[in-house]
Amino acid sequence: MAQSLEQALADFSPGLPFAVALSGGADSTALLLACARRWPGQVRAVHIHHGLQAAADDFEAHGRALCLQLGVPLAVRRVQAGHAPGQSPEDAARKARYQALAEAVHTEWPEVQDVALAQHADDQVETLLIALSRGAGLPGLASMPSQWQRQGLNWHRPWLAVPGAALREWLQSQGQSWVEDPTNTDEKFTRNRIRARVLPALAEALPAFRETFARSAAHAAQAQEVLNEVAAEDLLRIGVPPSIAALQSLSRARQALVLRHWLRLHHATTPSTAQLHELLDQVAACTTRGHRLHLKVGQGFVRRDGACLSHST
Ligand SMILES: Nc1ncnc2c1ncn2[C@@H]1O[C@H](COP(=O)(O)OP(=O)(O)OP(=O)(O)O)[C@@H](O)[C@H]1O
Repeated sequence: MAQSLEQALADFSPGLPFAVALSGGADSTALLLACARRWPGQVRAVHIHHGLQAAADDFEAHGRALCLQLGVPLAVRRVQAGHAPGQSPEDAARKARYQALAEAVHTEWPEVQDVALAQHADDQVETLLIALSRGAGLPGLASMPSQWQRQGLNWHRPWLAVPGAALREWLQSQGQSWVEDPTNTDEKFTRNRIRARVLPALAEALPAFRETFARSAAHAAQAQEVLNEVAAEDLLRIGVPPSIAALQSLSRARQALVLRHWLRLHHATTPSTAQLHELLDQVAACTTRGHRLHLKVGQGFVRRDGACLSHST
């Protein structure tokens, strides 16, 4: 069942006081308004101004006016995110935003340990469909968690089961305005094409798609947790750097799992599917002492180093 805003709020129990990440769009405006009413005096807001778009000043002005009206303390941070080669400007902006949100909370209100973000059920479906469109594995299909810990903070997404339209209807019923992001209608972005074209078609063909898709994402997330545990145990078994003989004693699927885990955890890199297949073929072919192995994997290279694999950039 899609949740109403009231149900979602009743299920949400952050540690108090807590902070709301306020972009100034409809979803986070609704979150701040609803939370400030439910927990008077216990809510803080953080707004990240990124000079990415001309509308950035409008978002900040809306955030300041809203916080003044609600008596909510507001911290504003400016972020100018450059993006690395191969990284999209949106990804770079998102990373920089989470970093700046955490930094602002830690310095402004050291007593705050909880932060709420306003992604909703439609955002979750879009995230799942984007993952599918990219051929993602389970970590991508798991989509967005409703709660997690990072940077010494507990992050929450209380609106994750609430349809976006319900938040806008509620804001309108309260006479509360918000800022419309002008890039939201730009169909050059996959997410916007999904929102404009796919979600209306899904609503017609599969009316319960928000709940059923969310259930699939939750199944994927649970399975991924188990896989993470298996990968961690297997990495202990094969060692760091990984022993080739120990790797060969595992099934090919587990070799793939543990090699991804090793590369991500120890070398902050992710192999493509083709690179991983090639690496697995080469590991299987390491049956003689003289067999060489040297492959491009993610941002670096994996080589054979005696009885082990090694990674270099
Ligand atoms: N500039 C920002 N400053 C603070 N928080 C932000 C900012 N941008 C996004 N967020 C937080 O991250 C969530 C997800 O961001 P995203 O860009 O997907 O949404 P959005 O369309 O800006 O959402 P919303 O309509 O509330 O603002 C937002 O709901 C908000 O809680």
